[in-house]
Amino acid sequence: MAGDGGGGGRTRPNILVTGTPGTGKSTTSSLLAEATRLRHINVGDLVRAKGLHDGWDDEFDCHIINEDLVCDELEDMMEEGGNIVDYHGCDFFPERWFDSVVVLQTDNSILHDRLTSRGYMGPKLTNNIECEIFQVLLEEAKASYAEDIVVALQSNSVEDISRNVATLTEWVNNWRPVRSS
Ligand SMILES: Nc1ncnc2c1ncn2[C@@H]1O[C@H](COP(=O)(O)OP(=O)(O)O)[C@@H](O)[C@H]1O
Repeated sequence: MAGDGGGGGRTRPNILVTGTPGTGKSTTSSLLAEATRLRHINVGDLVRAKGLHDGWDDEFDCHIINEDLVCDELEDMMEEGGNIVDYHGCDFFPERWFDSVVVLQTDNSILHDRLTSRGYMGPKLTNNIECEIFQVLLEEAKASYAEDIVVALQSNSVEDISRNVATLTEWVNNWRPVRSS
């Protein structure tokens, strides 16, 4: 995987794990955090816990997150390094924060089953399936970060999760900060 080094002075890397809801970001991120001792930051949980939102969106049945408040909340931790940020969006974080941007992808029929069993229906379900069909998060990641740090990984099965966690753990263990001389 490309994107070794860099780091803006941090001694451990920051990874963004993104993708459509249901692609396995939280599962993958928490296993990766266990394997690497990096800190898992679930942005959705953080928004709820700290009220970093501007109310509730009735149509999509979710909080309207306040991106500026989220970035302010994360800045110090990101500067320190050693974070896995887990969120279904990626275009509002500062580009300098991340050493690797991982986009999880899932086949539509599998994703459909995961989201319906999570209780998604109506526009929330349709919108998320379309988001996956049109590879919205991959395009957003490529538009927001250097292409050589963006990696798309399949997340259809438990075997995929194990392989992705192993690949990412190896990348974290081999990551070295660039020294300015
Ligand atoms: N690659 C996978 N294989 C099998 N089940 C998965 C996979 N990824 C996620 N799941 C399951 O799908 C559901 C949603 O996973 P989650 O990690 O919460 O996704 P996200 O954080 O992207 O919304 C969970 O029940 C999880 O166990």
